[in-house]
Amino acid sequence: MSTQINTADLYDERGEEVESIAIQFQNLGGNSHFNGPVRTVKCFEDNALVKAVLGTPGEGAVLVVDGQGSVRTALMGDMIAESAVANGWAGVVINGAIRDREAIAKLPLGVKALGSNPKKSAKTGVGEVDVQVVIDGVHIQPGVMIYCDPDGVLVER
Ligand SMILES: O=C([O-])CC(=O)C(=O)O
Repeated sequence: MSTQINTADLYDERGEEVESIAIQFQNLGGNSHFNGPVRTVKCFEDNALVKAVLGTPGEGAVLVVDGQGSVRTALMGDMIAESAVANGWAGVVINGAIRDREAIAKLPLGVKALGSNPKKSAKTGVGEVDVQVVIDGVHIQPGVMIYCDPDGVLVER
């Protein structure tokens, strides 16, 4: 598990070295504070790559999923989230929806997402892994540190 870091304190310490994503994500995982190096998936209403990446060793990383803001399908459910825990991921930040929110809330995983939808995603594998993503105007490069807590999300520039 990653060390507990308070994002407001971190912002006060590091100021403009970190960017804040202003999206009002819901806090949906069992771990409220999480951080780690970023890995990314960019996809649209298709979660095959999310499942594949979270099925590989996370080594404490945080997967940022740029689902392009669609909440019309769920990009992660409890099975994929359990696999993320088993593989050592610190958390997942999804610009999109999850499902199985009650089960996910009990898992030792950080999860932020826009909301939930019981409808599953397509599973064709369309999308990209470990590319730069832009969420709410914030450019996020794979490998930079991301810090999440109930106050929000800070990303290293
Ligand atoms: O299969 C999916 O699309 C996601 C899901 O329900 C799970 O992870 O349990």
